[in-house]
Amino acid sequence: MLDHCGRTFEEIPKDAKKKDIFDNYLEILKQRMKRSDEDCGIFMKQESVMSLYEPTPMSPTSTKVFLQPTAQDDAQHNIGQQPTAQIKRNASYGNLTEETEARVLVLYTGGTIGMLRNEKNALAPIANQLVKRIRKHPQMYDEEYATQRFGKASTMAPLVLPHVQGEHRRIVYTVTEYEPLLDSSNMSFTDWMKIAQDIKQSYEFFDGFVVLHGTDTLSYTASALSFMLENLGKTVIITGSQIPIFETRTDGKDNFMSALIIAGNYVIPEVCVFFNSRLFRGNRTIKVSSASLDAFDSPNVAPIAKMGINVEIDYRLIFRPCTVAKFTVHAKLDENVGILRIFPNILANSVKAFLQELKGVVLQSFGAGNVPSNRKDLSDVLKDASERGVIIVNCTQCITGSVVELYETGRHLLDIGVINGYDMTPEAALVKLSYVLSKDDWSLETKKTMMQNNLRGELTSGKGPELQEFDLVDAVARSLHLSTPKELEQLGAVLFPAMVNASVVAGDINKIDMLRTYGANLSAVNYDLRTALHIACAEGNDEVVKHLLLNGAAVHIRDRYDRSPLVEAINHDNHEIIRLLLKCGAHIFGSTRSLGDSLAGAAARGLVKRLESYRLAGVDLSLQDNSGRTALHLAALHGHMNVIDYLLKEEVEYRHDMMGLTPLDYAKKAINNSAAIIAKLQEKFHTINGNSD
Ligand SMILES: NC(=O)C[C@H](N)C(=O)O
Repeated sequence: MLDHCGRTFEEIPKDAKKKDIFDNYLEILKQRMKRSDEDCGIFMKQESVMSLYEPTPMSPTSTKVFLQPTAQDDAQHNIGQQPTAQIKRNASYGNLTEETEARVLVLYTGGTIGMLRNEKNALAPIANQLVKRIRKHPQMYDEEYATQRFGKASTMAPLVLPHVQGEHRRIVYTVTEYEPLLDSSNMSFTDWMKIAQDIKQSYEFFDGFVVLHGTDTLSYTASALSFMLENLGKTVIITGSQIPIFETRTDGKDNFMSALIIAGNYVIPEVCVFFNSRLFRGNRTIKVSSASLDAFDSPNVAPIAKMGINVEIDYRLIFRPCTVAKFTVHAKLDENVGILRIFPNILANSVKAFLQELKGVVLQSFGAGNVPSNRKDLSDVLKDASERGVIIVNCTQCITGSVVELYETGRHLLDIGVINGYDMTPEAALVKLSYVLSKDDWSLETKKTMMQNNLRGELTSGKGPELQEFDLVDAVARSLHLSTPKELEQLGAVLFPAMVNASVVAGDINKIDMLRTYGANLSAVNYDLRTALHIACAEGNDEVVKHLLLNGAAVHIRDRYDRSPLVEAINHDNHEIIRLLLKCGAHIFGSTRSLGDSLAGAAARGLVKRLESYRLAGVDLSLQDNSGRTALHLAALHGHMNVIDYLLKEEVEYRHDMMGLTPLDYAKKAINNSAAIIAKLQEKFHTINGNSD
């Protein structure tokens, strides 16, 4: 199996310029190869697809970047014959960059969605079928675009959705098939870890993630991932179906396609569940029907989005991480947990036996949180367990509603040491217990507090901050004689971004807060798809940037021109802000070629500070532009000694451009050539031959 430069896995590190990044990348590939079917299972094929993309060599301080291949990258790494498909791909590449793409990673774990009927007419997951069959469905795969983009012969290339009317980005998706594929009833904690780790390893390579999963235990997985994926900044959507995707009446195609479209086009930094036209917060879902296509519900929280003719997203419902911290995975769960459903006349001895081995129990009580208060034997057993350090969380057996301290039968549990689980689903409460119990550095008291805190939007404990919703919009609407909900919504979508952005430019944090209490979404986009964070990063006000980040502003949204807040900070040389954004997990996204162009441009203009901005953001200062020239070539040509000093201090690579010329050749050929620059380059690179040496 060769990568896009015709290299085997063994060959890649040898020509890798920044070994650490390639090693990391290879490690991912190798680990997965071990798990995959030796005989070219789809999983393995997909990995070779990932190698069509190349992580840019980055400076050692940086994070890695997932970039698109360019003709020049290939030329640079040329080690003999390139596969024909590769040449074709590159030849047509230039025509295709016009359409903005979003990359989505699909982790296919199993479930009905990909099942086929066997000889006994029973549904079972069959390996290596999903991708093969998707390629035959024009509604799921745009063969023409994919062929132009990735080459005809490439059956291993990523999949591409047909253009979606009304959406900004073309979805390019890669399916990673698990081995073995599982009915979700056969899944365990280990499978959740695998999903979490795969998202972590691919996090910077993709815009969003879709997990294809069986429906039976889907809500458990969604809840678990919501806790394990800490400081999540990208959209993760779990979906499946009740009827297999390749059957005529399937609900799978709709669920899958909608999940891809949302994951690629919208930054909803949550683990969500998509089913039957609705997008839910994952840890609020329960499976409510074994037969209906409307199999999931979120009884206590409204759907985040609805797919009708349009995608309707309720941005106010999105639960955002409000920390300055990077995405990370907590890949540990405590297995010593259980769910105990109380029923009339339950035996105290059964309860005692159940509590014996466990560290955490979800107690499913009656109604608003009630357990018999006239059963001393039962109370004693619960009290004993609690005193031993078992965390007992009170959740209701009712589908909707919450545990409240309304009745004596509920209140006495508090004296026994049982804690309130409010309106958590049993699924969410159980996996939250596993998560909290596995946090070794938290004391028992902290664990109990965390169980009652709202960590990922999984519970409603009391009154949240007052939302003076739409008062402002109402006032403007009245003066404009607008009244329908649709008109109000449209007005809000226009007014709020404009007002928030004006406050950002004015640096007025109080006003930003006030607008938030009026219902403004601080991650909303304006007509150019720019957010308040884009503006703040361009303005260079650290305090405002920090405030927005602490209020959940999304770092990964890219505007109409494909610029992220990090790119804004770079273009305005706001170094403190670059550091802040990196702490929040922001990273550079783009092709090596275009980054090389930017570096060359900065060097030609003598902008040392700009080059430093790129370096801080993790860009390798040795990247080449369209013609193979590095920043050093351009600095030499334009006679910028300050840039040359800076680049030499950063130990950039000494490269040849596409005409075989070195920076020293450029320095010599410059009309106003500088003897000092020629001498400096000669001294530094005397062992490397340029054209004229
Ligand atoms: N609809 C489904 O996906 C049910 C299947 N038994 C599963 O959970 O894998």
